[in-house]
Order: sequence, then C-alpha cells, then structure tokens
Amino acid sequence: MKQDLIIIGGGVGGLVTASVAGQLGVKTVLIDAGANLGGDCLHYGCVPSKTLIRSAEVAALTRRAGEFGLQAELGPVDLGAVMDRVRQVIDQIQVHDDPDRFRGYGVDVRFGHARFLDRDTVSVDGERLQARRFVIATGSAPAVPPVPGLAEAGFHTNETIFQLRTLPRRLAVMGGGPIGIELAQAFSRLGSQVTVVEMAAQILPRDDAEQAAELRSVLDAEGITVHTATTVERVEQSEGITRLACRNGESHWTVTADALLLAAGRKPNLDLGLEAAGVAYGPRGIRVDRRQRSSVRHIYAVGDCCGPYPFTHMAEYQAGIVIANALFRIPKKVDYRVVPWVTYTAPELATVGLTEDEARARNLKVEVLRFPFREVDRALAEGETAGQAKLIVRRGRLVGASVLGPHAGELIHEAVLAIQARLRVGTLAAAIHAYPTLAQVFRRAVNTRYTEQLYSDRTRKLVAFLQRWLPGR
Ligand SMILES: Cc1cc2nc3c(=O)[nH]c(=O)nc-3n(C[C@H](O)[C@H](O)[C@H](O)COP(=O)(O)OP(=O)(O)OC[C@H]3O[C@@H](n4cnc5c(N)ncnc54)[C@H](O)[C@@H]3O)c2cc1C
Ligand SMILES: NC(=O)c1ccc[n+]([C@@H]2O[C@H](COP(=O)([O-])OP(=O)(O)OC[C@H]3O[C@@H](n4cnc5c(N)ncnc54)[C@H](O)[C@@H]3O)[C@@H](O)[C@H]2O)c1
Repeated sequence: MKQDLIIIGGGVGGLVTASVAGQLGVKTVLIDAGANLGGDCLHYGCVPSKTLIRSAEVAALTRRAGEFGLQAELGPVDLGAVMDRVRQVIDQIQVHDDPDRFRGYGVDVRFGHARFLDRDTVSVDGERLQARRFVIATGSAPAVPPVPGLAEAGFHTNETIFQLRTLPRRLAVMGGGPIGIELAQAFSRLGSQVTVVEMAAQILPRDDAEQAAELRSVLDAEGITVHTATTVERVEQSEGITRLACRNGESHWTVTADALLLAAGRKPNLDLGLEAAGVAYGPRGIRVDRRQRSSVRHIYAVGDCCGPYPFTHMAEYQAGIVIANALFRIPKKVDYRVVPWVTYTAPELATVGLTEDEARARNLKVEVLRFPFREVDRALAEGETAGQAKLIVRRGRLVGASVLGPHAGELIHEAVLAIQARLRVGTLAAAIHAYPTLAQVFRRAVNTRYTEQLYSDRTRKLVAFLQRWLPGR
C-alpha cells in the first residue's frame, strides 16, 4: 500500500514534519535509525550541552560568591552527578518526542535504518515501503579530519562526551567552533585544564571577528588556553595520555591531555542509498532548491543533511517550507536574510544578518554602532559587564547585529525583528525600553548615532536661539 509521505529521520526536522502531516490526516510513516526519537539536538547536542553549561555556570558563580558579598565554597566536582542531571533533563524532554505521541497523531513510527531502493521505495529491515513523497531528515555526524594517528589514538565527540563520569584533569579540544568553545568553557569551569586548538585565524569563524576576539580574551582570563591558526599534525596516545603535535608557522609544540574532544565540524548523514533514488548530493549534503526539493522533485530534504545552517531552529524552519510545498502545494521558498544563531558561552555570543566583515566584503557602505555592557546599569547590577552590542546599519536600517554579553541569545531577537521588519534604527531608539534591563543596550547603541549630531555646535546654537528669541509661555 502506497503511503502519502515517508519521513526518514526523527530529529527535529523529521518530527516537525511528521507531527503536522499526521495531524492533517496525511498517511505518514516516520523512520528513525536510533533507539528513540529526538535526534542529535535532544540526545547529543543542544539539550545535553546547554544543561552541562548550566552546571558549569553555577560552579563559576559559586567561585565568584565573594564578589556578591556572599560566602560559598565549591567542593570537588562530581561529574557523574552533573551528567545525571543532564540525563534527567533529556528524559523530561524525551516525553514530547515519545513515539506513542506521534502514533496518536496517526503517524506510523518505525525504528530501523532506511535505504532507498528506487525513487519511490525504501527498505527498513528488509521491509519495502512506498510513498508518493519523501522527506529526508537524517541529520549530521561528527567529521573526523584526516590527521595522522587521530583514529588510532581515540577521542570523544558530542556522541560520547556526555557519558563521561569523571572529569578529565586535562582536556584538549580540536576545533574552536560552537561545539568546541561551548564545551571547552563548560569543562574548564567544572575544573578541567582545557586547551583548544583551532586551525582558523579566530575562534567561531562564522561570527564577527571583533566579538570573537573579545570572547577569546574572556576565555583566556578564565584560564583556557586557545591556539588559533594552528594545525594538529599528528596525534599519539600512550598509557592513557594523548599528545597533539601542533604547528603554527615555524613554531611546533605538543599539547598533552587526558582526554581529547573532537569538534572539528560535521558531515551530513547520507548513507541511505541516495544513488538508487537519483538524489544529487555533494560534500555539504543533499542539494536542494529554495523549496527544499532535491534533484528528484518528490523527495525533499531538511536540516543538517542539506544545510546550509546546521541549527535546530533552521531544521524546524525548513520543515515549515516542506509542509507548505509538499502538503499544501504552496510554493513557499526559504529566505535566509535573517538567520540568528547563538553560542552559549559566558558571555553569550549572538549573531544575525551581516557581520561587519561581510558587509565590507560586499562593498556595502555601512555604519557600525557599538555599546558596551559595562555602561548598562543592569549589567553592572548583575556583575556581567563583558562584551558589547554591535549594530551594522545601512541607509538608516539595521542589516546585522552581534551581541556579546549576558543573555545575548535572548536580546538578539529585538534585532531579528528589526531586520525582518526592515525597521529604521530610529524606531529602535524611539521605543521605550524598561529600566533597568539589558535590552537597553540596543537603544543606547543606536543613540550613539545621534549623540554627535545632537550636541554639535550647530544644534547648540539653534537651541540657544530658541531659548532667547521664542516666547517662553
Ligand atoms: C553538541 C551540539 C550542540 C548543539 N547545540 C545547538 C544549539 O544550541 N542550538 C541549535 O540550534 N543547534 C545546536 N546544535 C545543532 C542541532 O543539534 C542540529 O542542527 C539539529 O539536531 C539538526 O536536526 P535534524 O533534524 O536535521 O537532524 P538530527 O537531529 O541529527 O536527526 C536526524 C535523525 O535521523 C536519523 N537517521 C539518520 N540516518 C537515518 C537513516 N538512514 N534511516 C533512518 N533514520 C536515520 C538519526 O537517527 C537521527 O535521529 C548542536 C549540535 C551539537 C552536536
Ligand atoms: N549554540 C549553537 O547553536 C550550537 C552549538 C554547537 C553546535 N552547533 C551546530 O553544530 C555545528 C557543528 O559544530 P562544530 O563546532 O563541530 O562545527 P563547526 O564547523 O562550526 O566548527 C568546527 C571548527 O573546527 C575547526 N577545525 C576543523 N578541522 C580542524 C582541525 N583539523 N584542527 C583544528 N581545528 C579544526 C574549524 O576551523 C571550525 O572552526 C555548528 O556549525 C553549529 O551549527 C550549534
């Protein structure tokens, strides 16, 4: 019996599609290769990492208690207990992704590795299933760079690191992207001595260079060693000790660690017989058009398996595009003009729209407005003054923003909305912002644009004239 829709992959991209399709009465099969639904985000990604980060934050605050006029002492960190809390939070969220919940929507949930046999048929554990349409949502896995000795030495990835029960005394992290940097700070705050090796010239290469450099200086001050523009030439392991032979130009040195976390990027999960279906793909994943259709028009793809933004909210966004196209036949297309993302370090780094470098690379004439958190009263009250808001303005409108600071991931959404709605920055400045909030940073950044004009000689002369010559009452 032919299905209306077969969804391969039960992470966020597949689940959003399945829940809508099922509730609309579309005859849907959802197949996942794992033991549970929820995908990377729930089991090995966002949820465990953010939960671990929270424990690390509590540890860091406890150490700083004296700054707040309090006394507290952090005892030895029991990583097992911290990871138990990580497990509990996963279990709480897992309830939303219970297969029975989806079965209740009318979705036929199967567990097994799906493979295409042809463009209309997949097999799961030897059973053949056919459908009129397919959605591939198979996600991504850690990429393993071809560094000599790496595979033999062994390493942790995001799939194993949350199973650790004892804190490594020294942790080396290969890769200074979001995974590497978030977990480097978390482990450092919990008590590991952490060294990050990043091959690009800056950490978080997708983010604004100035903000990333400032974040790096915060990490330095916390005692994390960060090597940028550094290549790992070889990895060796003996008697439980891992050694990374590093090189930067003519300098060579060795990083020694008790555990190695590999966070050097992702590769899309494409082992599902795409050739048999004639679905085109490249190293970055399945090729899709702006309606998320693959080279075979009735086969769609969403999320990390096709990119270009490997984030949970983007898998969800793309699922919405597929729902419109595949279920409602509305030719909706993706719009990547306003894509936010957040790196959950302390301070957080949140970005949307163009960075300063991107704007300049496109020869756009832009103004850059900045405002530091050390001048925001609420940040002083919180004792969280590192960082700044940086706004990129073109022809009076916001085209990009990056916020490095406390709760930047929440704050960035004011900029998201402003860019989405093509608001003039004057509107941001005119909007009343409650006092004392961190959100004032936006208004204050925009106000810097007017300060010079407002207190110029010309304006002062005008005001003096008005005071003298216009009737007072
Ligand atoms: C450590 C870490 C932290 C992260 N933190 C964040 C964050 O804070 N915010 C954020 O937005 N993003 C974050 N991400 C990224 C986020 O997890 C991914 O972008 C998101 O999970 C992608 O969803 P997806 O549906 O495309 O794939 P996934 O969630 O990976 O789901 C894919 C599913 O497909 C299944 N599958 C694969 N192949 C087959 C097959 N052949 N047959 C059947 N099933 C198959 C898998 O079992 C899996 O369940 C993080 C990632 C990591 C690794
Ligand atoms: N807060 C978040 O939203 C969040 C958190 C974690 C992960 N994620 C998502 O997961 C994706 C994967 O994260 P990631 O950090 O693994 O990947 P990434 O591709 O973003 O970063 C990997 C980093 O490793 C570096 N690298 C690659 N090979 C290397 C080598 N041999 N030696 C040293 N450095 C090397 C790269 O230059 C890059 O900076 C991210 O792109 C992001 O979209 C998001």
